[in-house]
Amino acid sequence: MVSGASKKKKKKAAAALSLAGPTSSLLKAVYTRLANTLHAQFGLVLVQNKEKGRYCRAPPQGFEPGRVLLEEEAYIWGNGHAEWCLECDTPSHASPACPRIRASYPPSIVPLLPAIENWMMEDLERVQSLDRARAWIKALIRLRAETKEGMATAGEKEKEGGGWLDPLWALTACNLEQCLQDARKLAHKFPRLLPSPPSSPSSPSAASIAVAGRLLALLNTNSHELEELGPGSGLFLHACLLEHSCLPNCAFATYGTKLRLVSLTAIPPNGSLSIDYANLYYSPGAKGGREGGREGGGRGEGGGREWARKQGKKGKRGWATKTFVHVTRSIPCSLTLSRRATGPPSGVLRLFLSMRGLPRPSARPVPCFSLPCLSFSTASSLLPRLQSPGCEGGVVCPFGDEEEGREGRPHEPSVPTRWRCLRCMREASPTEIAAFQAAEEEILGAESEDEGSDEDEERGDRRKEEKEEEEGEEKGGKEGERVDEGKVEAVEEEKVDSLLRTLPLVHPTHFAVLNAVESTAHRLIRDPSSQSVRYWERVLTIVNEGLSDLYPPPGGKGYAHHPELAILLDRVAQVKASAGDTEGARQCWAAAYQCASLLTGPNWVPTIDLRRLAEDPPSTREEVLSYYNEREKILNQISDDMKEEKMVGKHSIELDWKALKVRLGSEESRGALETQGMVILDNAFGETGAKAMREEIVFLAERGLMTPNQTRFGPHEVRKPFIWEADMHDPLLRARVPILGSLLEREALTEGLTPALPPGLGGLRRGMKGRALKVQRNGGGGGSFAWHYDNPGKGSQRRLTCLLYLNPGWCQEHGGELVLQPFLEGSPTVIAPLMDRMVIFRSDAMLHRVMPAHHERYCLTVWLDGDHNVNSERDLQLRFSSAEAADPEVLARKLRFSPSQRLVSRAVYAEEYQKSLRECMAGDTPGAKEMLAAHDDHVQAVKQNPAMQALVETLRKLKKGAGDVGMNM
Ligand SMILES: O=C(O)CCC(=O)C(=O)O
Ligand SMILES: [Fe+2]
Repeated sequence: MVSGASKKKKKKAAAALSLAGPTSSLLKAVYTRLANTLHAQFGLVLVQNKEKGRYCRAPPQGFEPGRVLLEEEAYIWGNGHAEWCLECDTPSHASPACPRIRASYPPSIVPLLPAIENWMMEDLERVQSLDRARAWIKALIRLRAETKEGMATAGEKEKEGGGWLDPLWALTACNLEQCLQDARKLAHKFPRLLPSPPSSPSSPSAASIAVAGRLLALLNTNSHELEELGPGSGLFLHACLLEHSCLPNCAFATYGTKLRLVSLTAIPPNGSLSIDYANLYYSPGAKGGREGGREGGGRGEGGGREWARKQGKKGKRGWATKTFVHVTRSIPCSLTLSRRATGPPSGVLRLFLSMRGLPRPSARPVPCFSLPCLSFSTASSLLPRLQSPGCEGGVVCPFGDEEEGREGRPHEPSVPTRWRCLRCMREASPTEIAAFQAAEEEILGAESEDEGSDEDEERGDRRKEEKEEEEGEEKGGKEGERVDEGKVEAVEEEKVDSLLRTLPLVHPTHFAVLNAVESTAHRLIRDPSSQSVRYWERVLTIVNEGLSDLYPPPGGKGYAHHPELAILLDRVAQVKASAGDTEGARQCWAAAYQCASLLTGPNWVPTIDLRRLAEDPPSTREEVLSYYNEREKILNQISDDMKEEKMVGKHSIELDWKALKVRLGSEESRGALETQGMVILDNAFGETGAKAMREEIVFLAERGLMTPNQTRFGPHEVRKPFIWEADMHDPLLRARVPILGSLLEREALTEGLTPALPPGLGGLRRGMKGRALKVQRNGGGGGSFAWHYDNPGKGSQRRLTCLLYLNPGWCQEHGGELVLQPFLEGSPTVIAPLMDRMVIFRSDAMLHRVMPAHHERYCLTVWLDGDHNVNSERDLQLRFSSAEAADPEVLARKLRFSPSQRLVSRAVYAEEYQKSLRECMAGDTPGAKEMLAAHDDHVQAVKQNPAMQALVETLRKLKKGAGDVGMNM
């Protein structure tokens, strides 16, 4: 029996929590919880800034590109499959028939669900799709339940860390007023969907209507598109806290109801994380106006969602867009230099650009053709000048804006009012700008002329075609149309190219050109011919060139570091396979996989799918259609495989240890180790064994069981970009990959190599404690290791390093060679990381590095400890007699196999170390500066000592062929 007084109290508490909006203490608690989770789970920092509002920033160590920064499940989602249940998203039953729905939804509502959804989409201004209607319905059901519960347990809720609705209060909600109107209509039409007092269930209070309106507004403002859900959309509590940028440093990948955030560029220490809400990656928007305006100082909603969809999102591989961007006005975003580049005089700008490694052309580049003293009146009067450009090769781009800093919206995309050549720095005159814009208009006009005036409708058609293409829903009567389409294309390409010739006021990578070629390519998608392949290749080239300027390919090779490239490569692969070019298709899928895996990590279902396509590509149009038709099933299968841990016991093979042992301990190995300091053994385990080991590493990578490399460098903890590792000392890990596990568990390597050790080195330590096994995946993208010793000194007992490479089909373009530099000894030995190749050398006396890899690369490293005498006092000092000192050749011979070389190698090979460190930490990767500084400090410290300095100078003269590429193996 509840007393009247306590009833009243609880009622009041519930009102404060759920209906009248959050109390300030609740809000504070919610923020703190979000910030704590972000920090504890992902190492991200939530900032509340008066000017910028709320945003997320990197920790003090920053992030390297291609890093998975965050992964989370949708807090609430809505699917777009009309016939499927809104809670289980399965085709087996519709919502009203679902036992789960019947158990938890109000009985008066269940049968009405389809009608409510339809009504919402048709009659409510702010509900524009099924998934949004469904997400809102779900939220309202929770609101009802929670309001009821809240009345009984408000106090407890606060203690426990809050109710389901609470975190939502921390999110921005735009267009509240319109959403409130929709909520009012809903309260009138379906009152039972909203919480209301038990006494009058069909008259929801104003407070509950306000909350319902707010829920819709925040769903609209914060949701991300979820492609596999129909497409649907989801609200991600943490991911939605990121700010917008037209040149974002992060991108999303989604799969099912999961989202992953990855860094597109190196993110400086404490740098803020941004995404492009509109996902306009390359185009400043339709008809030259970027429709990226936002309302309410935060995020808009509504039209942009549909607009984004009409861009042909369907069929893309789960890279999310924010789904809301409201089209408030046509705003051409400068999509170019940092806003900070605005304003300063050109000298300062030049310095700024050079410091930042810019210039970076935008999506709207025009060639620089001008001479400073010209005045122009029309575009045509510019043309003669084009033949002798005043600034050869210069590219003029829009940058900055005058509207910047509009009150309360300092970071909003805005109108670029200034254009500047990134080469000669000259700023374009208003007349020139008008001419550029007229040329843009003309090309965009050329593109849309044939499409009829309703561009949106056309886009919708294109999307439909694409859908049919990719889902194999071919209808009759297509053959005849195809011929017509072919005609249209030919005219169009000609038109665009001739415009480019006669009106070369835009650059060939300008988005207007892309739009034109892309629309042609889209229309040809059903025509599996070499002609459509050619169009798609042209699209690929333009996008890659444009994006490569903004997101340079990691390691400088291949495709831009951007999700759009993975999507595009996948599409080009489909077109190629359909046209019968199986090998071309395979290469595109392989490139798509490479690109995607750098951005999602390998353990992401759609990325694994790309790998499988590359390994076993469909080879006819029918196969392509049926594959993509079945794609949902295939992805589910991959996902199930991942859950089921299929690898355990998959291979019951035993590695052939016996044969290997004999080869390891042979006279030949012993001789090679003694005289050359290294052993190279090809076909170490044989084809079956090597293949099985490779599969196990792939398994580890795909399950997310490998972690980003972590390297201690003096006082610094740094990460080598693109390198993932797993330490096999973990018995649980070994149990999942038993063959790899046996490399650590078995004594064979230790026993085999003991007789190969040069005299005086003692033996090897037996047992697992005397060994370590590191599994390494290099994602490509330029991942490398700088010069180093595996045993850098005291504390390490490592005697021998055994590397095993598992890269079938390696070729020179893949890079990633191991380079060994016997101290002072001629030029280094370059070793290709071939499948089943084993390389053995002394951990404490072999300077080595790994060249940047441009292709995925797998390597196992086994370190074998010595049984005694590793890093003895003598090894850690430099001692030589005066006779030795007098004869540098003698000195060199002495140091050649001596671990003492480690004391001076950094100073002797100073430049090589520095260069390799730069390569390894690619550009401005966090920690790079510190590593380089620590290296310089070390070299300086050695030079402080006059005796050492003299020795170093002598040795530097002795080193031969430094930096050369020597013997190739
Ligand atoms: O990846 C390789 O080839 C060697 C890696 C290496 O040198 C190391 O992990 O210490
Ligand atoms: Fe190493």
